[in-house]
Amino acid sequence: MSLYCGIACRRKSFWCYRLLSTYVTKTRYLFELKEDDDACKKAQKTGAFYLFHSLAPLLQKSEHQYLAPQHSLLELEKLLGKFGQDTQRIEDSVLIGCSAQREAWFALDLGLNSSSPINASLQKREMETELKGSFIELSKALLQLNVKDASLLSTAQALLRWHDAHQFCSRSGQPTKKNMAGSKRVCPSNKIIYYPQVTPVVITLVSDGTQCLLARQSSFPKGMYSALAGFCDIGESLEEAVRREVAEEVGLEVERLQYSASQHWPFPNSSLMIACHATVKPGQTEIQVNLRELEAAAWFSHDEVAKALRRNGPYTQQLNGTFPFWLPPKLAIAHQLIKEWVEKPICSALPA
Ligand SMILES: NC(=O)C1=CN([C@@H]2O[C@H](COP(=O)(O)OP(=O)(O)OC[C@H]3O[C@@H](n4cnc5c(N)ncnc54)[C@H](OP(=O)(O)O)[C@@H]3O)[C@@H](O)[C@H]2O)C=CC1
Ligand SMILES: [Mg+2]
Repeated sequence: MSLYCGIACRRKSFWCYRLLSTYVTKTRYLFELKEDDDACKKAQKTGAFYLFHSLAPLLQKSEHQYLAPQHSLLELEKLLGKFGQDTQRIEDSVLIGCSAQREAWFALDLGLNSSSPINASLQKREMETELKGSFIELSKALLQLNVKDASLLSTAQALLRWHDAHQFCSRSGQPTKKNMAGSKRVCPSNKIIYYPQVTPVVITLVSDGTQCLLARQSSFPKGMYSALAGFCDIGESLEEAVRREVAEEVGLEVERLQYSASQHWPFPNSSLMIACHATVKPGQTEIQVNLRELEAAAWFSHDEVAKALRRNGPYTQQLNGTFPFWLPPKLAIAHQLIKEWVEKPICSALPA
């Protein structure tokens, strides 16, 4: 689908109107809302709001899944009025996207910044009754959300958390002011602009050509193994971060890398996961697990991994006291990386 958009481009001596795709139209509209506070405020009038309380999204249970209800500005104003909150609070909302019809979507947290935490938790229960839903921790609900809601709520939570944690200028100590869309904060005294932070994390599936290396941290659910992950250090390239993390965590050197995909991951504090395949040098497969980082790491055969992919964890303890081997859920990029390797063990054939 495409739309004629009012954006004109000057070509030679006449104006021509280009046919813009829906995606470009949406992207340009969101750009305008981020840049122009008045346009953003106007968009709130016809927009839809997703509600949070202390970073937990408002959800409604429907059969086996959760739905994220939307509220209009009018409904939100009524709700705030009913709970004795100032409608000025709506200015704390952040822009998180828009529909193909240019309905802007916002997220607002009704619990953060409350003058009294006791009052906030009392209001939470009453609000849940009024809104016919519950504020549920995102980690507990994510697997039961559809893809669109999961992505929107993850983005919303990340942005709301960033604003909550960055209310003061780190140079002047003065309170910073958010723009209407919430795409930045500015210090009024020295004009320093703060943008939401993205933390890059590499996740690597190491292979020796026939087996792949999986590991677990003690904090993982019992029996679950994943690919090796680690935060990028400042000044590192993606390739350097992969080589360092693999060396740090399992004492191996990787020599061939292939980028696979990336994903925004909301836990525990929002990261940009960058997924890669890598291979070890031939014959160099002896693992030395760094026990400060990992509980265990091991090589797994193609068959073992293919079988585990077909199962869904978490599992209960077996009679012999152990837990069956299982892999991260489909939503996690680790799952996609492992699935890619099972379907096509690409690393053995990579160029140097
Ligand atoms: N979506 C997916 O498929 C998967 C996602 N992940 C995610 O990847 C992330 C990183 O994996 P993990 O193995 O824990 O990372 P690391 O191997 O880098 O180890 C984590 C430790 O590194 C330190 N650290 C360094 N920089 C940072 C930073 N910017 N933020 C937080 N801690 C930092 C912390 O140590 P200290 O506390 O001592 O300061 C932390 O405990 C996790 O958030 C995890 O949720 C992991 C696997 C799969
Ligand atoms: Mg790690």
